[in-house]
Amino acid sequence: MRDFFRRLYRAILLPAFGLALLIFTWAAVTYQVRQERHTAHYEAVLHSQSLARTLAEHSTHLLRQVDHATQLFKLKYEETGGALRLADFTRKNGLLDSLLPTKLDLPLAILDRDGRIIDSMNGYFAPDLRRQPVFRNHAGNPSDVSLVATPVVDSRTKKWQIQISRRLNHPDGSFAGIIMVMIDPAYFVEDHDRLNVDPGGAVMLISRENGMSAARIDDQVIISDSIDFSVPQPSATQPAEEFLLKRRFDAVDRVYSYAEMPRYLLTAVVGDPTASAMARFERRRNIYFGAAAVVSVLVTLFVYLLMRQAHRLRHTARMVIEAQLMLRAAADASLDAVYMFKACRMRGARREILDFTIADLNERGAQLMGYRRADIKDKRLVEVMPDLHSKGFVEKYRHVLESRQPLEEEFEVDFLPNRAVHWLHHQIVPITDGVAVTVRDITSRKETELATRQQQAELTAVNDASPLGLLRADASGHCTYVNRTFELITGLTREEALGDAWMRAVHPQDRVVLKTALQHMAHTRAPYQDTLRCVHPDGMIVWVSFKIAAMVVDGKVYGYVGTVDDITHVRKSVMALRESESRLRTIADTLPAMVAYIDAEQVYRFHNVAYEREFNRTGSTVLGRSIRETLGAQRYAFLEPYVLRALAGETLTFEEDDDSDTTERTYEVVYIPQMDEDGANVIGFHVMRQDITVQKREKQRLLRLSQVDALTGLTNRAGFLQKLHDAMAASRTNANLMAVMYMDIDRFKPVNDTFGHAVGDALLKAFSARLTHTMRASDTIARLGGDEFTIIMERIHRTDDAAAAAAKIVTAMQADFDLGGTVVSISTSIGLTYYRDEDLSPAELLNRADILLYEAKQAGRNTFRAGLPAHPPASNAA
Ligand SMILES: Nc1nc2c(ncn2[C@@H]2O[C@H](COP(=O)(O)OP(=O)(O)OP(=O)(O)O)[C@@H](O)[C@H]2O)c(=O)[nH]1
Repeated sequence: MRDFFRRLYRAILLPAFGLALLIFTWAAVTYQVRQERHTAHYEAVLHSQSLARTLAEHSTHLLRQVDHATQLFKLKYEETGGALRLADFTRKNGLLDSLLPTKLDLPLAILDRDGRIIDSMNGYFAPDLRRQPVFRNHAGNPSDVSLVATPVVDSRTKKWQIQISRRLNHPDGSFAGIIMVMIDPAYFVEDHDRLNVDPGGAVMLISRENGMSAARIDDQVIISDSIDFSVPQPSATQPAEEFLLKRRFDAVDRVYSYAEMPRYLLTAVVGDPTASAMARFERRRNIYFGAAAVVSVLVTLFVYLLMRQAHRLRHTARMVIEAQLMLRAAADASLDAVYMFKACRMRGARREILDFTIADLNERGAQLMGYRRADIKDKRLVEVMPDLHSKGFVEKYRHVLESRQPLEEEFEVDFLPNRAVHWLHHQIVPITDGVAVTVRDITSRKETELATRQQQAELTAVNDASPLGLLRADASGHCTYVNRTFELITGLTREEALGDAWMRAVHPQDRVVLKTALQHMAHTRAPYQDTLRCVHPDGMIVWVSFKIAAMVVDGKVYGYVGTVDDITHVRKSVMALRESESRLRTIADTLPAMVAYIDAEQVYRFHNVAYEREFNRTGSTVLGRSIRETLGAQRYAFLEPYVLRALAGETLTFEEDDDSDTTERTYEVVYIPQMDEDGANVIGFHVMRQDITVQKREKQRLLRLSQVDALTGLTNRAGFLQKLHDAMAASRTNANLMAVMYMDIDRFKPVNDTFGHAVGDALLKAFSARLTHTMRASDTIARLGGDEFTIIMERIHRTDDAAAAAAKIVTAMQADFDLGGTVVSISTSIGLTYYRDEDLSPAELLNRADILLYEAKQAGRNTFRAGLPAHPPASNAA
């Protein structure tokens, strides 16, 4: 609300002021015009009055002359005893000419004592003049006075006349008659030229007696008896001499004035045309109004310009305030501490600066001093931070203020609130009677700079200590820096190497190649590497590995960095190594076995010719490819456990069957891990691969031979024990139930004894065959020796299945055996036992079956005993 009124006040102040000024101007002008109109009118009245007086004087003079003429006539008439006549009196150069101009030709008449006209001239006189009061007055009054008679209207001319008469006496003094002169009042007004009346002006003579008037306006004479006028009473606004027509007799407006002629009851009136009388005033009024109009326009323009200017000023002020607010915000948001210090001066002529007052500061500035802004604003520095005095800062402010030279410097302080050492950067700028100080805490930057310098020093040391020669060049390729090692490798001093001179160190044959390569690199910006020869001043050749790369920032090359590595010794070693490797390769290639080396990433790094022959059958190369890539997923799945064991450091040998070809082949593979120089880590392994297909087949054949019973073709004891061992292991692993039968032919000895050993052998064969037919193919049937047989039944579901098989064997063997015409009848006894996940050796299990066999024998033979023996053997019974 208050803001609204303040805006309203601002908005209407200037227009109101302008309006007031205009009103005042126009009021003043109007008032002045009114005053001037009065004055002009008054002056016009005075002018008219002056003319009226002149008219009155002139008319009075003429009438008086006429009066004198009557008097003169009277004298002469009475001297002549009444003989004087008008002709004599009016003759040229006569008496009348001495008084009145001849041209007037005034009507004259002499009346006798009876009122009869005895002489007249220049006009008509009514015959009955004796009845007029004038006549009677003269007749009755012997005194010599002239009478001015009531104006008489001539009945013929309709003009009115002023009648002046005088008594004529006889010598004895008796009444002899009268002399009468008639004067046309028009005569007075006709002579108005003397008055110098303005054109259109009116000159009038009015009778106060009967209101008759004679007026002249320019060349026109107007006789009237109807002029209605009044003479105003004197007042403040109306001049006393003004004569007001109640009704105008023409269209011209005039300022009238009058002069009385009391002797003759006439009033002389002169009217000046208002237009001419007030012309000067009109001009002045126009000037006033014109000036007022101009002033109004100027005031309006001025107010408009002022309002515009005020608007601009307000706008500017608003912008200034906004700018101030922005500056304040910027100062508050600034990372710098900002202060405005105003000088506190000593009283007196010299006005020395004693201290500074904190005129303004931002929050960061207050924070830096350890206060809140409001607490220290307008305080003196000596109160807020006395250290500024003691440490010479106030002196600096004073110097900047007096010298008007800004000061900028970095320094270290320890008097800030936290008492820690700070690096500050301050800038002191002189302002009006004070200084503006900007302070930035550059501690971290200083620390960074220090760290950078340390790093640079460290880098320089590292460069110099580096085994690599270092070279730095600017964007145009000119060398700007080489390190100590570079000097040693190339044999050039740093000064000799700078610019393009370092190229001198390169062998002439390599120099051409190098220059071309560097030019190419400047375009491609790709790092360049090559092996070069450097030639020392004494002719010594040094082999170096030279690498150089461009330093690119924002896509622009601003320099190059190169390294020079002395590889002379390495090169010699490499050459020696290459020779050694060549020898080894020759040896390896002559070996029939396949030899390869695979690194820790399982990638082939070396192989001999035999290996290449084996694996390059498809035409693809092996080197650089992984085992999985080379052998395929299936073979890799088989090899992976061995590979991992080898990479874990184990030397191992295993057989690998390869059925990828038409014939199945077996290889003996040896993996030998390769340790690193420290012997701590496996960095790969060697592969020795040899085809052992022939040996393997021979071995299998021999093995088979050693495990077969020659008489029956069944598995012999060794084979049985091996199989029992394997079956028990599988049973333990898979938790399968298995059974073992131990059987013996009942009373076999009598057969041998009765029919001979050959029939005994035939019976053993027939028994074996019947046994084979009775059992499943997966069961292992073995002859331990003599008439003892064993059977291993793996993966049986129930014990009853095995018992059923035993019963089936017992039954099967009860049938006669026809042995080439010899019929033999025997039976068999069986001990049957089971096994599943027991801590038992094959011998103990077999012994358990043997005991059960014994029990079956004991039970009368031709039967079987199953389960656990009634009398278990001792643990070491096997
Ligand atoms: N024909 C032949 N006889 C053999 C062979 N090996 C051992 N014998 C004989 O087989 C007989 C085995 O007899 P035993 O098992 O001890 O006695 P048995 O007569 O079968 O009596 P019980 O087993 O108690 O019923 C012995 O007389 C041996 O000489 C062989 O390879 N061929």
